[in-house]
Amino acid sequence: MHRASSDLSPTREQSFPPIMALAGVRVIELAGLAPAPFCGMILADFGAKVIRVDRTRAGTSLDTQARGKRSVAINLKTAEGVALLKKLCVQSDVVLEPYRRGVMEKLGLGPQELLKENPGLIYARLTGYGQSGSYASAAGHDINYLAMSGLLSRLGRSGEKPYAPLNLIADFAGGGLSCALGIVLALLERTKSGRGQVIDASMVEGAAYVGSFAWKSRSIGMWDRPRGENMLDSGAPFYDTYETADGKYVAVGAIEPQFYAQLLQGLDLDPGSLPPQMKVTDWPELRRIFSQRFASKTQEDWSRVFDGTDACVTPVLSFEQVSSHPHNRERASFLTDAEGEESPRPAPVLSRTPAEPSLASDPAIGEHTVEVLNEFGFRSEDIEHMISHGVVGSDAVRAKL
Ligand SMILES: CCCCCCCCCCCC[C@H](C)C(=O)SCCNC(=O)CCNC(=O)[C@H](O)C(C)(C)COP(=O)(O)OP(=O)(O)OC[C@H]1O[C@@H](n2cnc3c(N)ncnc32)[C@H](O)[C@@H]1OP(=O)(O)O
Repeated sequence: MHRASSDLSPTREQSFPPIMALAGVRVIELAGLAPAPFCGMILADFGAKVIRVDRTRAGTSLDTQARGKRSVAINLKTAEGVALLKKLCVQSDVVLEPYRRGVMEKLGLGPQELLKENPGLIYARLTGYGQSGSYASAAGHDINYLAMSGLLSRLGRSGEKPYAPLNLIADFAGGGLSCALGIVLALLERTKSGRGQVIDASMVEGAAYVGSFAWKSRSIGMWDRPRGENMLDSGAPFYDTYETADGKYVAVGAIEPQFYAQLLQGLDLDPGSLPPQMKVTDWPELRRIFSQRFASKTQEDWSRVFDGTDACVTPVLSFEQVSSHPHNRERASFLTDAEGEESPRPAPVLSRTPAEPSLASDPAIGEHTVEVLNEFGFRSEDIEHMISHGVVGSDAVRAKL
């Protein structure tokens, strides 16, 4: 069994040069839509060896978060394919599966079967509704999970219907990222117990958990007013976006009185001539005044006014602008891959063992089938047999490159 426990031991002496935090951890990621690929990419960015299991007839991959992964194509509609996947799983540290409840059990690859053969296995199940409850088998997407978490009811502007902010909250924050946390926690715990476990990552619960502040700050009256009329949900004029003279936007987050005072100063507004900051009934009037002011200069002008102050005013950067902004440039917050595409660099930054994301092109489906099966100890003639019988697919062209 491939074990990485020593790599995660807090008492282990740091070797030099530093290795990434998840080096030595082997992950089998069954190809999914968006949350599981993100989870797999996080693990790969921080050093895990992530093998994505694709369908043999998938054509092109929809995984846009494949950085640092390798691809093996297996036909799970064949008994040999299922047996092969089982072998890969029992020789790995983590299995990440994104299917509807019961799919893995139907294949004979449920946690019971796999943990019996590899008691140290961490079996992560990333679904919308979790492994139990009456919705567990239902299809769904981010917007449904967000709705079921209670959070969606709080998102949106006053007088408008609820609005889902891309698929960020359930798929990624409550889904992929939370699942990655679960996996890392289970790996850490395994260093003490030597045992694996099953992770039931429900995106409804993950999203709700991410929203704990909204839940728990009800007790201090933060959400007493209808949607879109509270301080942080676009109700307050000092916590909103404003259009600038060039059709761009700035974001304003001047909550505390001392920061609010700097906002007024930058806008050249006399506090004495304005309603008090926290007088909710006057928020529409304040918003009108701020809107007028912000519309009088370009985004860049406002950056010149507010940069270096504590007014909490920042440009709303487009994807095109973001990497060249001085702050982001100075920290190298965005990276460019082999294809010239920009994307965010892994976060957070670890001081001794930071992530080293791969800059190579994303894997083609089946690009690493032969390489990986060799690594798992399969003989060349067996691999040839599996290819010719349609049990696995191999992208020989890409594999040779
Ligand atoms: C024109 C359309 C273009 C589409 C472009 C799409 C571009 C990407 C867009 C990303 C959008 C992201 C959106 C917003 C999201 O929210 S993604 C989150 C979706 N939800 C989840 O992931 C929750 C957990 N998963 C699920 O609930 C379900 O998988 C699902 C997403 C509803 C999809 O359901 P469905 O397609 O019926 O699949 P499942 O029931 O999971 O069963 C999977 C079947 O596939 C099979 N399979 C798996 N791997 C292999 C393989 N290697 N070889 C052969 N077969 C394979 C499984 O055995 C299973 O088969 P069976 O049990 O049905 O017979």
